[in-house]
Amino acid sequence: MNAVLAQAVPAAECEPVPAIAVVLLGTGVVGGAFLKLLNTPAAASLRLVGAANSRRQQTEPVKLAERNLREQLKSTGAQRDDAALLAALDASGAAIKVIVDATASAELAARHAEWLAHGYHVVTANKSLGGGELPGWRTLQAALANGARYGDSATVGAGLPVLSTLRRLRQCGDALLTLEGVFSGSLSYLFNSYDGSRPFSVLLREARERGYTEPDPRADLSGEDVARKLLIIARNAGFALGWDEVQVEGLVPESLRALGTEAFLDRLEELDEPLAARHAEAKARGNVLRFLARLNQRGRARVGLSEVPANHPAARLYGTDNQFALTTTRYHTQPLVIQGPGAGPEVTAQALLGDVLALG
Ligand SMILES: NC(=O)C1=CN([C@@H]2O[C@H](COP(=O)(O)OP(=O)(O)OC[C@H]3O[C@@H](n4cnc5c(N)ncnc54)[C@H](O)[C@@H]3O)[C@@H](O)[C@H]2O)C=CC1
Ligand SMILES: N[C@@H](CC=O)C(=O)O
Repeated sequence: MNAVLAQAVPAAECEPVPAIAVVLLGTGVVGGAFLKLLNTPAAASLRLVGAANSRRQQTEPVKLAERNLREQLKSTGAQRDDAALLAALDASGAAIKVIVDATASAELAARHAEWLAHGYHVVTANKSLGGGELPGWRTLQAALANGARYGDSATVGAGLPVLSTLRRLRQCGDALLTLEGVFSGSLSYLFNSYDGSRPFSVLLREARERGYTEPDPRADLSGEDVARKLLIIARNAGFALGWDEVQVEGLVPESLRALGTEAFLDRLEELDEPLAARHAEAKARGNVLRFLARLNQRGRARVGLSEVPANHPAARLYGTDNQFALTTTRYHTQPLVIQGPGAGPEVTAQALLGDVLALG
């Protein structure tokens, strides 16, 4: 009788209750790197109880444990359904239940506040809520009052310690006065590498292959992704800025704006001529091009391409380096500068893992 009962209990129910149960949304470049990290000793206290891409999801423990889960999800698994993923989190029995959003979906980001209000922690690389319309940000702040936590380190600098530093300064009574720098890893890579010898479109394809760009690179080139990061930092510093308060000068010509992503990717060469001309003009004046973000003391924000002299701090960046120069009431003679690689699957996935572990 006992033997029959033991056989009837599914294997998952016999597993010890994990300290932290995780559902992963998005198994693309960043989500794929996060799945790899889950197989390392650093993630021993975590159990993946669900994973999804835009069309399919998996909650079966045996399938979730497969090394090729990301590839499997492309053709197998149940249809996308948030309710089944939340049920898997609840069934885990874990005290800490986390939804990791590694998508760029505005639709999913709009659900973050609701999940937080229901007690699920949210860890996100998706900037659409924190860096979206102001009412969304306010809803998020209200949901956080219920005790669940929002891990957003990956949304700025791909996990460089920008938001954590800012929060620590504010806790000590310091206040952000101005902010300036290079907030895009892909645009940094492009303008640090571009010297006119290889077409801009070739470098852009390279940046995309390396996992630096957004799913649609126009989100980078248009300045939208940089504006989102600026808004996230500014709002965390107490500036209640709206989208319409950021002046954005993008690099996507009118003729390429309305296309689908694939059609746009087929026409990247159309970016080459205008950028070659701007590069040549800057060079003739002894300057270089950098995509800068700025927030001044009056809360005026701008992102766009600027010419800077060779001795400007932003002119001395390498690879995907981001640079955040924070002037505060206490760092006022010289800014506090945070600099380092600001895009790429591995560093971003690590930021997600770090935020999940911080919940333990
Ligand atoms: N690539 C990088 O260096 C960094 C990326 N990020 C952010 O990480 C996010 C993901 O970027 P990538 O991995 O490069 O994009 P990606 O395009 O490679 O992957 C996106 C994934 O999200 C999935 N997805 C879309 N809608 C979904 C939905 N409703 N439910 C479940 N899954 C859904 C897609 O199927 C895909 O698996 C973006 O928000 C990006 O801004 C943040 C910091 C750095
Ligand atoms: N596409 C983004 C990735 C990180 O947020 C960038 O280029 O910075």
